[in-house]
Amino acid sequence: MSTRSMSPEYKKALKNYRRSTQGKSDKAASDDWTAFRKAEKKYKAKFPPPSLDDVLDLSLLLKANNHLDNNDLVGRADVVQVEEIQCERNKRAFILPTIPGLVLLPSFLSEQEQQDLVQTALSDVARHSETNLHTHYDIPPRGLWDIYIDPASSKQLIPPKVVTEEADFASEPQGPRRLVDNPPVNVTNLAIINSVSKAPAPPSPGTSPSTASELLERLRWANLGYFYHWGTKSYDLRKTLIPIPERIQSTCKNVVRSIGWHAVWWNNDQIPGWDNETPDWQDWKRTYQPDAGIVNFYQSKDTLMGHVDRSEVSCTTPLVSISIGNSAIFLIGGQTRDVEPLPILLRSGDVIVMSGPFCRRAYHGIPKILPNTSPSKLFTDSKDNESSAYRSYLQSTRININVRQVFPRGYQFADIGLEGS
Ligand SMILES: O=C(O)CCC(=O)C(=O)O
Ligand SMILES: [Fe+2]
Repeated sequence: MSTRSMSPEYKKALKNYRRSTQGKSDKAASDDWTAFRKAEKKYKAKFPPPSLDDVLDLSLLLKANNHLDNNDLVGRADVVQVEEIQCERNKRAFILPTIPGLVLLPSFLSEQEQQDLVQTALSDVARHSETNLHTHYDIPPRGLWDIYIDPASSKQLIPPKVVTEEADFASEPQGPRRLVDNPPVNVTNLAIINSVSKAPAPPSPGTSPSTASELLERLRWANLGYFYHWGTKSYDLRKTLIPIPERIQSTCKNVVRSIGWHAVWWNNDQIPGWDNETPDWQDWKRTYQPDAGIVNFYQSKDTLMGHVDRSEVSCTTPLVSISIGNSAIFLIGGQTRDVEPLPILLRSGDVIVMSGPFCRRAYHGIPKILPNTSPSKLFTDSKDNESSAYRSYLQSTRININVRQVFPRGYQFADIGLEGS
């Protein structure tokens, strides 16, 4: 790119980058980086902006590419061996021999389904669930979204949380998602983990009153189902369950029931580490029942560091992950950070499923959101105030609905000494 064709923002960022890296060499540090860290650095980098040449992009295999906007960035369909498997509902599903248990369902969701889920995430989940903002603000019960779209309240200031003397807080503040490498939860250590104190994080002292629109930009996550305690990275099973909205449950069940699981596992289920040491994929269409989840809201500069989701007791039932809004680069590797991850382009409407002992314990993360890649068609049917609010929120946001099953089916709470829930 010549300096003349650069936008003012790009020039400014380039100048800052040069200044911050002057005289410094990343060489010594990068020698110590794991393969996962190297890939994260590569895709996070502003300079040079990451090329998508090595990024798996399955939308290129779909017959009608009409879901792609003209100036969409594209990756490649042939960076790794991909096999198509049977999928119901006239949808397409793919697996990768190198990552057993990962199922990729590009464009699984229709535009209407994407819109309905966005609506659910913002006007239902963000209202009824614990979010990152609830630590710091007294969010009125009608919820941020309702306040934001109502001209009578959109300028109203939402007050910071008042700290009472007797409040019992955890010693560490709770910011964006913290990633702690906990040991995997299992039937034996669950009771111990559950008995560890899970005090709420303290509100940050400098919090100032903000409008709903300012807070929406800072919304990062919302919990669903079993209460997830970010400080200890474990579920607090004694807290009341936040119901998973019916629309999210039915979408996830549709996904799991659409997949021809035999093709995923016939050659792979001897991998050790199944719940109860027995492969149970034959039952998933019947037994899959989501009971926890996170809705992640990413603004353009947000990333999610490489991690393994190991707080669930069931380490093999499908985890369904839905992408809506801006596209993202998703990295998925192996059981340690030393395995070089595969970059996959996730677009609006794509669903992926992580299942089985290998894939559910594979490191993964989001090093990059691709700004301005939300499909331009979403929420254009109606010109009402609410639709345009969804449209403009989605222009700068990626929503990921990440749904899990904490307990294997038929699991008894009595087994771990916890009373029913
Ligand atoms: O945003 C994504 O696609 C992945 C999110 C994720 O890995 C998580 O919430 O644990
Ligand atoms: Fe994850």
